[in-house]
Amino acid sequence: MGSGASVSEASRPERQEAGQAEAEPGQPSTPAGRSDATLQETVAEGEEVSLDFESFLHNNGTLYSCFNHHGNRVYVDESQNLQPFPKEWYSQGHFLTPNNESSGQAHAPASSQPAVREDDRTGSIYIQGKGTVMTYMFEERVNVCRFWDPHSGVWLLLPLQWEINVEFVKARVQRVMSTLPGLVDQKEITAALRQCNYDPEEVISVYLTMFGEILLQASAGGNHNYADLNSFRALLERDRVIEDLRQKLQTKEKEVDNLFQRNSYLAREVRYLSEVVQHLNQKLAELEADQQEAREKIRSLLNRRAPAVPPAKTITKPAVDTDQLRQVSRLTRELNVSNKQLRSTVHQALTDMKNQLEELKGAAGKLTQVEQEAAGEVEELRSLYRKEAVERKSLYNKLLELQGNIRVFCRCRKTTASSSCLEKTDDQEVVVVQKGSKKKFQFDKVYSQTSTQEDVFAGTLPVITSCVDGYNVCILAYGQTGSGKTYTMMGSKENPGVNIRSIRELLRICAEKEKVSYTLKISMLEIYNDSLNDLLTKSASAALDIRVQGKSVSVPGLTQIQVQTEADILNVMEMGEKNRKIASTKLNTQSSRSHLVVALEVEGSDEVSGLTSRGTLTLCDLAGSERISKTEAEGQRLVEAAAINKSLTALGQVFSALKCNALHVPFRNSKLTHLLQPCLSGDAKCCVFVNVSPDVSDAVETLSTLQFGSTIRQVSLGKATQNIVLAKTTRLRSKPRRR
Ligand SMILES: Nc1ncnc2c1ncn2[C@@H]1O[C@H](COP(=O)(O)OP(=O)(O)OP(=O)(O)O)[C@@H](O)[C@H]1O
Repeated sequence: MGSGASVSEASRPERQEAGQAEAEPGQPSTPAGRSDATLQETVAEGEEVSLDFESFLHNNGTLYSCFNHHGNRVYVDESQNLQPFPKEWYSQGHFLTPNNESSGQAHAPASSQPAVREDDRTGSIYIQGKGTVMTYMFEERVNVCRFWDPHSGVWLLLPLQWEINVEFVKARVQRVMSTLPGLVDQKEITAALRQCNYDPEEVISVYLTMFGEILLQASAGGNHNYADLNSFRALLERDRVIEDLRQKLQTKEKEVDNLFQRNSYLAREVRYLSEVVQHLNQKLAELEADQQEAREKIRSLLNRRAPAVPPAKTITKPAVDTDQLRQVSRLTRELNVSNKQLRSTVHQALTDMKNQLEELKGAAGKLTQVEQEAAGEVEELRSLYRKEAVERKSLYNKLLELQGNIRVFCRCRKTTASSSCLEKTDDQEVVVVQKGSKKKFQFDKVYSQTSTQEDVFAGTLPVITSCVDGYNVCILAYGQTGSGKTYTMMGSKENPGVNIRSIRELLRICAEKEKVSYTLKISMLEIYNDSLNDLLTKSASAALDIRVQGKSVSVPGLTQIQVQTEADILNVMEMGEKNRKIASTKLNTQSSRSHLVVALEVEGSDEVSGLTSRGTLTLCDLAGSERISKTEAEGQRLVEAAAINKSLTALGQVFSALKCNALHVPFRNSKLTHLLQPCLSGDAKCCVFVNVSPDVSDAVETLSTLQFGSTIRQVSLGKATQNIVLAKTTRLRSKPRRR
């Protein structure tokens, strides 16, 4: 395999091996052995032929075979014709050379020296999370660390644990560890370095590809990320085990099906043979009756042979002569013989059938036993599958727990103003500049003004999976009026926000799990002036109340609608939006004066394991916090503002109590916190967006919003479990209606 090999006597066998037709001087041919005008154009008659065989990997994943003759490049298209190599392709892919593939460096430009490829070296493999990828077996030289053994007089391979102490290796291990603080096992890194020819850059890129940016985060405890990594690895391993088990289960189910079919075939056979036996018995009975009848006839003939002859003068001829008698006697003998033969034939047939029946019965018995064993195995596999699925769920949960059950993101609203009170220093830090002083805040992620709705949604993706696994998941948007909460949560029709995207993702995950059937129910309410309004009913119903029963929080009388598709959900949400009270303030004419809560209950029942899970995705667009003095609100608006501020203060108090693991968490101080209790405690998972305005005039509100977000970030729901009364499920249920 050489780069840019020419067609010469020396290289001919290699070329033929690669499935290419030979090209004689002046008579170029295509790989299929056909002459081709395109290639002929590139080779003048009598000219010495010098062809380069190349492989070009297009960015769309297609691998093309190309020929290069004195700089004229052609490629083999799908129909095996040669086509001129398009110029624009040089920037849309790269030629495969041993160098650009093995070093892990960026792809060499397409115009660089290509390589001859051997087709049996290519292949593909399925990698979890990446799908099917192309593989290529490269032949390359590698560094090997050996030591001189004076006794044997040869260079021996240095064991891994000694190799770690060799300066050359040590420096590279340190280089990898300083870039990926999440990696702590030096032996593992040394082994990886061996695999990558002691190239630390390649090791780093391999780890990043396998485990993502989790490795980039250094943790205070030192092995926090290591635990993350192990959890992630264990998760991948579980996925593999589950897949194996699923396949085994399928095979066993097929075997059981086959056994069922064979069993029913044998049962049919037994039925058929029984019918044959019955028929033969009938025939035998008929023959015996015939024989009896014949005997009767003979007897009556014999009786008639010697009648009492009255004395007469004239001697009359007897009625039966001796010939006749002889004939009858012969007939009788023959009948007896055939009767005997028939008996023995029938007897033989009956014995055969009896044997056959016995055999069949034995086979059926064995089949039933095998069937029972297979059913036992299937049951065992089922329970293993169930166990693996539960363990996988708990591992995933553990991974999320390690990352924190509450994740806080900061999003800066877009502005047209030239000056801004916000500076984003890195992905996790934002600085507020107010009257010359600077204050830093850290979040799980900071989204700048230029971040897209897709970027913002990506942060919430991991927790959505938990909802399908049966956990309570909550996504909240907090911030001052006009800071972009509704834009983040709802977005526009063309550019939807977290609400629609998370529902879409949820539906996608549900559809992917073929063996689990899901029921989805949606409810929508607003908390206006500390009272709950059902948004999915047109009738002006009485104010709703919150009921706590054991560990669950419910809203009796709240409308819940069963939905199946994204369109169903959009229709329901549109109806709810129409019923929502929107009023204007001096700050924002479209300002929301109520908290909007959309709850999607996901109930899944696993056909294989028989387990049922119930999770709830709660999407909450909080009303804007504001300074009453700034808005100059009066009358009804003043009441609204006071109610909003009161409930947001209660929310802050809840987070503060959770933060310090207080014995009492004041969930009941407002309807908002009371309703959200199951999403803020126990093993619930929560994403909070703190939306901030970059306007200099909003600096005070921005500071207080970021302060609020900072407090939430220090809360770990898992730790608070033992100190508070928890409710696991939010059941916003009653009056279920089908659409
Ligand atoms: N990231 C952004 N990109 C573009 N426009 C934005 C962005 N964030 C907010 N906006 C726009 O700013 C305006 C106010 O945003 P939005 O209504 O979402 O604020 P809000 O915090 O929900 O306000 P309120 O609490 O008063 O309801 C809207 O016109 C919205 O389209």
